[in-house]
Amino acid sequence: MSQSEKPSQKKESVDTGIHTNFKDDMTYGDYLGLDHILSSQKRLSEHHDEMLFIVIHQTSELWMKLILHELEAATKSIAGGELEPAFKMLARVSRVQEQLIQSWDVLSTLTPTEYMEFRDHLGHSSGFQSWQNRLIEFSLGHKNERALLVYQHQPELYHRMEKALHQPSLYDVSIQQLANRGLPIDTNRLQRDFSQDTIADASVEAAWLTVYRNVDQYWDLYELAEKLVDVEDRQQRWRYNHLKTVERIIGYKTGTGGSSGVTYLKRVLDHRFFPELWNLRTQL
Ligand code: HEM
Ligand SMILES: N[C@@H](CC(=O)c1ccccc1NC=O)C(=O)O
Repeated sequence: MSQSEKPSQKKESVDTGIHTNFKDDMTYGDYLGLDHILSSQKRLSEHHDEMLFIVIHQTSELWMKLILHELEAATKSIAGGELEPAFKMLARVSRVQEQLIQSWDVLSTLTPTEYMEFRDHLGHSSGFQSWQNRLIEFSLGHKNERALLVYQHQPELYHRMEKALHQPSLYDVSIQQLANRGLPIDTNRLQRDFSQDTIADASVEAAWLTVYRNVDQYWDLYELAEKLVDVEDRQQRWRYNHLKTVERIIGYKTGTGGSSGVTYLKRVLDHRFFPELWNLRTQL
């Protein structure tokens, strides 16, 4: 940066008022809040490998934060009929999901013996309580009121989750776009109770089928459909890798969250976020 550039950039930030927290002496660590982040790896045991367990979870939660940020904006954009910006956000979501999928390879270096040395310290805490993961599932349309029960003693969080439960999902707003483009969608589907889980609808499948069969006419909706399939595909791969890693580390032990463990995780794999987009493939 040249000498003459510096003052004018500074002046601009003062004039516009955008950089209200601008500090001349701000450091890398200040900006990123590293004091806070890097002092949050508090092991409950003396065990060396607990650090890996904590870091994997914390990095996963950070990536989930970004996914939620992108999904929220993509949903708004699609609801407003602006599909192009949403494509970029959904492409980013898929890339972040790949990071999450990769992290299972790192966690697989944890052996059953190592994990059992600190598992008792985890008490009844469990991935069931990951509210960001639950928000991602909700925002993709996988609603489940019972999943809120784990937050019943955290009123603020419960309220936030309850609000999210009733909001239209990324898939709901996409289906509304099908209708806006003149494709016939059952009124019950368009006016459904958003707090309920997505269920396959014949009119939605027929509409997507029309899109896939007439791509020249519906190129943007076709691209939207494939972006949604990308996101679901990665989400399923994440679930599958979680399941296999859990099987490798704890076998068929029951989960700390009270579920049957691997048997429960296998059942979750049967669920589909955008069922019609998968069903239609047999028709093409
Ligand atoms: C040693 C490593 C891990 C083991 C043994 C394990 C085991 C389990 C088990 C048994 C469950 C079922 C609930 C229960 O009864 O506890 C579960 C759920 C879950 N775990 Fe993990 N997990 C591990 C690592 C992770 C990591 C790294 C994440 C990333 C954030 C994660 C996220 C989740 C989520 C989100 C659920 C809820 C899934 C759902 O209800 O659909 N787990 N885990
Ligand atoms: N459910 C796991 C424990 C577990 O994995 C966990 C415990 C505390 C915080 C995060 C966890 N990760 C995901 O389920 C188990 O049964 O061993």
